[in-house]
Order: sequence, then C-alpha cells, then structure tokens
Amino acid sequence: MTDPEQFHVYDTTLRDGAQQEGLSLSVQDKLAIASHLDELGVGFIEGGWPGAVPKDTEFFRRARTELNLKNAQLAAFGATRKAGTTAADDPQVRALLDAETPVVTLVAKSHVGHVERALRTTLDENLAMIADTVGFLVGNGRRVFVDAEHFFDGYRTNPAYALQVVRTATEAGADVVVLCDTNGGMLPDDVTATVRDVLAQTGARLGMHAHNDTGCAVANSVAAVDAGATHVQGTVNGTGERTGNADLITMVANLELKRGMTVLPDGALQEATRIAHAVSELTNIVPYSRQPYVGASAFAHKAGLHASAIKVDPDLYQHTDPAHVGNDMRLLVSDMAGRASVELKSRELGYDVSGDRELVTRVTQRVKDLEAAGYTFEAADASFELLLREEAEGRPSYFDVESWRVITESRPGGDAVSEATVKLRAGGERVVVTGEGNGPVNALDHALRTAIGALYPEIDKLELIDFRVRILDAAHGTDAVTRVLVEMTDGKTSWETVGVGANIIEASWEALVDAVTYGLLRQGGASIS
Ligand SMILES: CC(=O)SCCNC(=O)CCNC(=O)[C@H](O)C(C)(C)COP(=O)(O)OP(=O)(O)OC[C@H]1O[C@@H](n2cnc3c(N)ncnc32)[C@H](O)[C@@H]1OP(=O)(O)O
Ligand SMILES: CC(=O)C(=O)O
Repeated sequence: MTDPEQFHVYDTTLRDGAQQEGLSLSVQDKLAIASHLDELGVGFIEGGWPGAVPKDTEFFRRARTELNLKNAQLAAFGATRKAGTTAADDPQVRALLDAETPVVTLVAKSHVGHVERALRTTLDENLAMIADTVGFLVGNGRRVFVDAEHFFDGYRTNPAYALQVVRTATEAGADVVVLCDTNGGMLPDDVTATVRDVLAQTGARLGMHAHNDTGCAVANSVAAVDAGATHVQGTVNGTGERTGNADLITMVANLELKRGMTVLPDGALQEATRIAHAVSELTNIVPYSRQPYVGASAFAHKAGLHASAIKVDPDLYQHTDPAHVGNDMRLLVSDMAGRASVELKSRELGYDVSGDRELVTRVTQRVKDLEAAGYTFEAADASFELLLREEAEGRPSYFDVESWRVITESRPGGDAVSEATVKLRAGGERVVVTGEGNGPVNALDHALRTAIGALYPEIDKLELIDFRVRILDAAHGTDAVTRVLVEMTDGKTSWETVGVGANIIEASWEALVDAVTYGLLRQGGASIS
C-alpha cells in the first residue's frame, strides 16, 4: 500500500452520510459502522459534530473505550469559532477538544456571498475566525483539516478571496484544505481546472469533498486526484445531504483498479461488497442493486449474446474481475437468454450440461415460452433449477397433487379465516387433509405441511419468508394474469420460486409447491411419492 499519509481516504458516512433524509443512526449503529470502515482500511473516520449533536458527543465518548481501530484515526467535525469571540472562549470549539480525537476537521466559509449573507460577518473576520480556530486546535495538539465550504462556487465568484482562505488555513497550521463542492453542481472539467489552479497558486495540500447533485461526485473526486489532490472524502454507499456524497467504495475502487493507485491496505478492497452490504443493513437502506462494483447487478448478465461471449471469456463483457471487490458474476435466465445463458446458469447451479446441446436447446425454448406466458426466472433460480431437472431427468417428485380447494369465510365481528383441503398421494398413500389460516395461501401451506409432514419431517425447517404478487396485464383489472414470487428459507439459505395463473391462489399454489419441492430437494430427502 502507498503510505497512508501520502494519500488520505477520509470517510464521512457518520457525519455527512447521516445528513441523508430518512437516515437516523443510533450511537450503537455508529460504533458498528466505524468498525466496518476500519476493516475497509480507510485512514480517517469522521464521527460527527460533538457539541452540536448530542448523539455525536456520546459517540466520541464511547469510542474511546469501545472502538479498537487498527487502520483509521477518528476525526471530530465542527465549525470555525463564532464571529467576535475567540476560539478559546467558543464552547463549540471546546467541544471539539473534548472529543479527544487526533484529528479535527473544521468547516470554513470560502465563498464571499456565504460569509456576508449566511455568516453575516466581514471577509476579514472570517479569515480571522479560520486562523484563530486552526491555530488554537493545532496549539492544543490536534491535527487539523479544513473543509472549505462552497469552494468551487466561491472560486468562480471571487477567486482571490477563495485562495486567501486556503492560504490562511495552511499558514495557521492546517494539514489539508479540502475543497468542497457543497452544492454538488460541478462537472469534472471544472474540478480539474480549479484544483490545478489552486495547487499552482498556493502549494497547499488539497483534498476533495464532492456532492452528487450532477451525478458526478465520484468522477469529480477522481478528477481532483488527477489534478493533484491527495485526500478524498466520501461515504459508504454514497449517502448524504440531498443526492448524497461521493460513494467512497466506487471512488476507491476506481482509484485502485482504474488509476493503479494503492489507497487501501492489501486485500481490503476485496471486502468492499461485504462491507457495503453490512453498512446498508446498519443504515436500514435496501442495498442498491445497480451500485457500481458492489451492487447485486454489477456483474449480472442477462442478454444471451453477452452470455455467449462470457462463455469464452468473462472479460469480454466485464470491465473488471468482480473478485477484486468481493462481488460475483451472475447469469440471469429470461426470455432474452440463449443457449449460452442456460449453460452458464446451469453451471452456476452445479450442473454441467455443456455436452447436451439438445437439452440446452429444450430448456432455452421452455424458458422463452414460459416467460412469454408471464413467468420470470431471473428472480426465481429455484424454479429454473426444477425446470432444468425436469427436462434432464424428470422433476423430483415428493408428492402428487390430486386437487386442492380453499374457502374464505368472513364472520361478523371477526377477521376473515380461510380453510383449505388438499388431496394428494405421497409415500404410496392417498392423503386428504384440511388446514386453516389467516388467508388462503396460509391455509394451503398449513394443509400441505400436514399432508406430507409425517413422511418428510424436514419440512418443519422450511419457512415462507416473502410473498410478492404482481398483476401482469393491469388493463384487464380483476381478470388479469397474476405472477407470484415466493421466497423460502431453511434457516441457512433462501430460494425463490415463481407461479403464474389467471387466479391468484392458483399462481400462489404453484409457487408454493415449487418452493417446498425445492426445499425438500435441498434437504436431501429421497423422492418417494
Ligand atoms: C456543509 C455542511 O454540511 S456543514 C455541516 C452541517 N451540519 C449541521 O448543520 C448539523 C449540526 N448542526 C446543528 O446542530 C446546528 O445547526 C448548530 C448547533 C450548528 C447551530 O445551531 P443554532 O445556533 O441553533 O443556529 P442555526 O442552525 O440556525 O445556524 C445559524 C448559525 O450558524 C452560523 N453558521 C452558519 N454557517 C456556519 C459555518 N459554516 N460556520 C460557522 N457558523 C456558521 C450562522 O452564522 C448562525 O449563527 P448566529 O446564530 O450566531 O447568527
Ligand atoms: C463540509 C461539507 O459537508 C460540505 O461542504 O459539503
């Protein structure tokens, strides 16, 4: 790895990332996220604004004893002192010292319009606030980074003043002046030109803090590095105020894999997918499947022609090896599949069908026909696997359904209840059972479990965890064809199946029977119907 001092990866998930609408992190969440960030190997973790946000004050207090950081240093974030006072007398500056972090990052105004209208002070007093606050913190043993807020807009409006801010901060002892695209309106060429200029005119160590309002936060950060910045700020998964901050993971992956830099400890980038998902869990944000590098779809291939080239060499349709970021290639089978897609998907599921061209052609055609009728296999691997087995060697059969029936009754003053009757043959016996439930699918599930439970006790381990219904032809109203996807788990892993029918219960039953059949197959139960 490059000396972490020469290039700073600075994470602000816990501060600017937490400024995202809808996100509220507890102190415990923040401590857990900080541990993940440290594992990712970032050099600095900005924990929050002590003295302004009570949870952040508490975070720094607990971090002293509860965090055992191996790679990162903690940074406390805050503002320059108030106008007309001194840093030593400003309680918010004191709170930064009280956080007891090795690093303090100060936000400072660098745009004349903001000094005059938001801070409502003079340009000279703003420079004095910067010099005094940086000097006071450095004098108290802190390493100081200065976030020059609205720098790029400020540089356009009054470049001389923006440069004065950079010089003032540096002369007062700031290690890095971070140029902030606070409103996120920049494009990469603006950033490159500005960073080059500022570097040439000040010689200061520069960093970049980008927001994503033009969709260019990562590109702007890379452009800043290309122009000479040696400190980048971002948030895991790109959370942050408005449209978010530069996604730190995309940014470091680009720097390592596209620019050939080594900005994380050896092997850390391979943990990126796991850590991005762990942070999604802790922030309670559903992972974004199309997220570059680490999203579930980042290396998922759907088009048949892509699959046919990938069969020869995955690099033909991938910009990098997913293993570099701990992700996996996936093949999706759908109506856009060709034989190569079916062959590679089968291999992914553990079946080598490469020698059986006829089988592959048959399966491909059935997938296309079924998709035309409303099925979708890309989200239902288990149904695809059952179809493959059916074509290859016959469907595993644990029970043969003769018929089913379900009624739903509404009783005055109570909730509606459903009762299902299922007739089937299993283990050489004909079984007729009933089951009750709070809805028709629940009642059918109970009846099926009762019918085969004695023969296949492993069914107890199987649990339905998700049930999604989609109307395929909404123009038909209640006549429309329905698609049901169900997800089942055995506690270790989960699988999805699909059912389609004009009747919602028929579609659900088909998906349920597939899910149970696949579950029994996974449990290794002998097929004895
Ligand atoms: C670009 C960024 O994302 S920076 C990070 C922003 N983060 C946050 O704002 C989250 C935490 N913020 C807070 O808890 C509160 O807003 C506080 C404690 C900072 C300030 O709260 P309050 O004193 O109640 O005032 P309010 O939120 O209305 O802000 C206005 C005050 O901040 C001052 N101010 C505004 N921007 C800055 C700045 N960059 N540096 C210093 N002071 C500033 C204004 O001059 C005004 O001060 P005044 O009341 O003395 O005139
Ligand atoms: C400092 C900061 O968060 C910004 O300027 O966007």
